[in-house]
This record gives sequence, structure tokens and C-alpha cells, in this order.
Amino acid sequence: MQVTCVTSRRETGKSLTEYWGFAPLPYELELSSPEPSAIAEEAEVAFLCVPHGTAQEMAKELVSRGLKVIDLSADFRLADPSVYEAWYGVSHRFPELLREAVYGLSEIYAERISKSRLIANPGCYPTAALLPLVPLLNRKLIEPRDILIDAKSGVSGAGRKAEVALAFCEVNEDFRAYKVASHRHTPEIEAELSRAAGGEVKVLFTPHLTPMERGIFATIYVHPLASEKEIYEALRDFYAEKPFVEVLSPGRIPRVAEVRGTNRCRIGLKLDPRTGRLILLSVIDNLVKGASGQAIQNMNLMMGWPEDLGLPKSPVFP
Ligand SMILES: NC(=O)C1=CN([C@@H]2O[C@H](COP(=O)(O)OP(=O)(O)OC[C@H]3O[C@@H](n4cnc5c(N)ncnc54)[C@H](OP(=O)(O)O)[C@@H]3O)[C@@H](O)[C@H]2O)C=CC1
Ligand SMILES: CC(=O)N[C@@H](CCC(=O)OP(=O)(O)O)C(=O)O
Repeated sequence: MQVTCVTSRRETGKSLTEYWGFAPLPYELELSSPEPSAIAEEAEVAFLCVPHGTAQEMAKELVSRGLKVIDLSADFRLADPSVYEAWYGVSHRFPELLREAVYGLSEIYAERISKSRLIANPGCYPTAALLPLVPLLNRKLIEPRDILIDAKSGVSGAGRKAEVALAFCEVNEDFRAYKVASHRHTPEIEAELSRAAGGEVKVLFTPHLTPMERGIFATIYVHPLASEKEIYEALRDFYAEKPFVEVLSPGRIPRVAEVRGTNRCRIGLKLDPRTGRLILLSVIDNLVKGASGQAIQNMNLMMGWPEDLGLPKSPVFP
């Protein structure tokens, strides 16, 4: 794969290495403005890393010019345009394209992704929550009611733009919940869980911001319908052939440091015998499995390449 075009409206004309010193050298690319016709001349695949509402227009332009598109925004994640409008405050202008888009949760929809030209890359919190829950709901090993998702994210989850609430002194040594009972990832999680359960599923989802650069830790409380051992074996077997999802033996608790910089999702589980609840613990790197890593995994699937091509599996520690 060769990167042929990187866009930015504000930094147009700067060399990529001047703007972003981490790019591998030598790299002669110059940042250009996001012009679909110019992008289409240079590329076969496009990753859209622009805000919600902006991506839909770009996706339409690029798909109609024959490109495969992986959209990292939420514009094609919610199948129902009225749900999208209710949560994102903008209408969907391309409902036909929305119907065609495939939700890019790689491990669950690999087959459909490989045949699609437009992928809705999942949100970071939904990726962490859905990977443990979808196979269990699908196999009726947990109840589809009273699912509580308590999730914590590093600050890079909010993007790179400057914002007072995300400045060092605001975030460091703090820990806060936000968008309580109103986060826009709730309908995304519910839509996928409902599909897996074959009926409507509602969840309580509370996101938190932690003073980490990257990482998501989701603690999920469910009512089990099978023993801890059966649930563990079902998850382990489901992901046995999947290169990036690792299911830990019951009682082994994953850490975000174990997935930092990788495309891994690590899942732990433990039954609380006192309450009868099962606790699922899921960790990902929000920027990799929660965003660009899963986007590359989806490109690999779309191109018919090995799924793990170019993707990091080992974390850097300490
Ligand atoms: N951070 C994360 O963990 C995750 C992010 N995402 C999603 O990925 C996308 C990118 O996120 P992230 O990189 O974090 O966000 P940033 O805010 O860091 O970057 C947004 C980018 O979009 C460009 N942009 C902004 N407005 C427009 C516009 N109207 N037209 C064209 N380009 C525009 C900006 O460049 P310029 O203004 O120079 O054009 C900038 O490069 C978003 O949709 C986000 O929701 C998905 C999963 C995880
Ligand atoms: C810490 C933080 O602010 N996180 C972001 C989620 C980022 C993400 O993955 O979601 P999208 O792709 O849907 O933007 C938030 O809560 O909005």
C-alpha cells in the first residue's frame, strides 16, 4: 500500500513531514485540500477522518468515482436516518448509500465487509463494548436486559483539536463522567446488540474521561444464562481464529497497557457469585482498534489481503 494523498484544509501546501514529524522518511507528500476529484485520480481507497456530517458528502463523491471508502465518522453507522438525525442533529442526505454501507466491526462482519465499497468504521466505545457482547447475545448466553456499560477513555478519543476542557491542567489528576445517559454511541451500541439478540436491546452506557493519552477500558455488567466456564469457552471459541481478539481465562483482568499501540481487543470475565452477575472487561486502544487500526483491518478485508497486514500486535511497555 502506498499513501498517495493526505488532506487538510488548514495545512494545505505544507509537507507532511513538516506538519507531522512522526511520518516515516523519506516522504515527499504535500498536504492538499480535500478535493474528491483530485483524490480519485491518486487513490483506490480513501479513509475519511473528518467530522460527522462532513463525511457523508465526501463518501458520496468518492464512492461514485469508484473508490472504496472507509469512513471513520459516524455518518454511515446508524441504519435508520431518523435515529442519525436525532442524535447527530443533521439530516442524512444519502439514505441509499446509507442502506448500502456495512458496519465495520471486522470480527463480526468480515464476510460482508469483504464485498462492500463503503464501510462505516465503528466508534471506539462501541468497538470495546460490542466485541464481548455480540457473540454472547447471539448465542443467548446472557440476558438481553439490564446491560450496564461503564467505560473510560483516554483523552485522544476527543481528537487532536485544541479545547479548554481537554487542556493538560483540566484533565490531569481529574476523572470525570460526561454525557451521562445521553452519549451518541448509545444508539450505535443498541442497534448492533438488537441485531445480535434478534429483538430490541437497551443499555445503560456511561463514558468517562481519564488522564491517559489513549486506551478504553469498558466494564460491562450482565445477567448470565450459562456458567462462567461455558461463557468463557463460547467467547474463546468464537474468537479462536481471529488475530486481534484475545479472551483471557476467567478471573484474569486485562489492562489498557496490554493493548496500547496495538490493534488488539482483550476480553476478561468473572462471575460474581454473590449477585449472580457476570462482569465482562474489555480493553482496546481507541486510536488503533477503536479507529485507524480497525480501518486498516477493514481495508485488508475489502482488498482480499491477509486481515492482519501492517497492523501492530505487540504493545510498547513501559
Ligand atoms: N479520536 C478517536 O479516538 C476516534 C475518532 N473517530 C472519528 O474519526 C474522525 C476524525 O477524528 P479525529 O482525527 O480524532 O479528529 P480531529 O479533530 O483530530 O481531526 C479532524 C480532521 O478533520 C478535518 N476537518 C475538519 N472539518 C472539516 C471539514 N468541514 N471538511 C473537511 N475536513 C475537515 C480537520 O482538518 P482541517 O480542519 O485542516 O481540514 C482535521 O484533520 C471523526 O469523525 C471522529 O469522530 C473515530 C473513532 C475514534
Ligand atoms: C474522550 C472522547 O471525547 N471520546 C469521544 C469518542 C470518540 C470516538 O471514537 O467516537 P466517534 O468516532 O464516534 O467520534 C466522545 O465521547 O465523543
